[in-house]
Amino acid sequence: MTSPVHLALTAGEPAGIGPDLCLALAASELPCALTVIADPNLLAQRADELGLAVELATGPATETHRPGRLEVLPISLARPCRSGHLDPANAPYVLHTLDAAIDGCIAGRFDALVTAPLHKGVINEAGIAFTGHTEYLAERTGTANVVMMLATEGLRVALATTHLAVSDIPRHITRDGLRQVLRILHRDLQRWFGLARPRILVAGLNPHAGEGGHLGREEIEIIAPVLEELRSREHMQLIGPLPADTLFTPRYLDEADAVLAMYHDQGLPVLKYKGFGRAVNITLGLPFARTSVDHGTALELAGSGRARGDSLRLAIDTALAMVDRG
Ligand SMILES: NC(=O)c1ccc[n+]([C@@H]2O[C@H](COP(=O)([O-])OP(=O)(O)OC[C@H]3O[C@@H](n4cnc5c(N)ncnc54)[C@H](O)[C@@H]3O)[C@@H](O)[C@H]2O)c1
Ligand SMILES: N[C@H](C(=O)O)[C@H](O)COP(=O)(O)O
Repeated sequence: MTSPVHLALTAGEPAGIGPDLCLALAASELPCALTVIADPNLLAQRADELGLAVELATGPATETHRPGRLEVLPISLARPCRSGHLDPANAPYVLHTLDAAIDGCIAGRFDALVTAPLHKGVINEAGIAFTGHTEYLAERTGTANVVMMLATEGLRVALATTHLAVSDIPRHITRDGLRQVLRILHRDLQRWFGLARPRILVAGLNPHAGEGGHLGREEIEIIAPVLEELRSREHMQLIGPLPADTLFTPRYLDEADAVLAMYHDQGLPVLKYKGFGRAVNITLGLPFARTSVDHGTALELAGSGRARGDSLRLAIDTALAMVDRG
């Protein structure tokens, strides 16, 4: 008998809705083994608060998920947690859960990683420089370049840069960086999503894609030459650089498999307007599949029972589909 696909699920920020969503997920039928990486006492306390009956077992899981039960790989909180109340003392715990998941994926104990939301601010308040799962995963796996892509029904948006202050963006748009991002995006759309010749729309950086150089020169000096090079030498189907305001219209999107936006808030507001709560965040370029929810820690909903689990379920289903293809 073959063993089931095994997913690692990190519960994220303990004061946020991650633990709630993991507990709610326990009731579902899942066609895989699932190991939640978290503090079992936190899960037990949150289950009480939510009035959920979930059997917590010490993982890792060895068989297909059984509804009503969660296999938990235990990592201890530094301090007890109150729902909705951040505590920097628990920031190292959040990273320890991620480390255990990453190590397990690298060693082949897990087939893929799914992450519930963490809080970037509180990790920094604990004195740990941290910008996001995406960058942390790249560093911890020794991967030089990764790409963040969010997907909802009918739209995939990848980013040329990730969690940066807006003032730092232009200097991070380089020919070499863009080349690497496009290669990873192109290759992983083939590998994980079965698109033989992906068509990618590429946004400009400046308003109206620079208006012929009168509103910025990155399109002329960096973006257009890279697109031309990859079209002619690597036969990629790249359309752009296009003005970002009109790129997100059916005329372009109907013909495309993905959009490459130059920065976080150029692409993600459109994606989240279309599908917030029904989207998945995927890290491309890693040695294993990693998906996440499209939302944050929603501290005000922790322990309330009002957090929606659709994005987590989509993250699980997407990770399974990626493993299946990979
Ligand atoms: N994957 C991740 O780890 C991830 C993703 C996005 C944001 N974040 C982090 O989360 C923290 C809070 O971010 P934010 O306040 O900008 O965004 P947020 O997504 O936590 O909240 C935005 C709004 O959406 C609501 N919301 C979020 N998730 C919901 C759910 N599952 N069901 C129902 N309503 C939901 C919230 O109540 C709030 O009104 C930040 O530190 C941010 O960096 C983490
Ligand atoms: N940029 C993501 C979003 O807006 O949903 C989010 O911050 C999570 O990013 P990481 O997966 O890198 O933590």
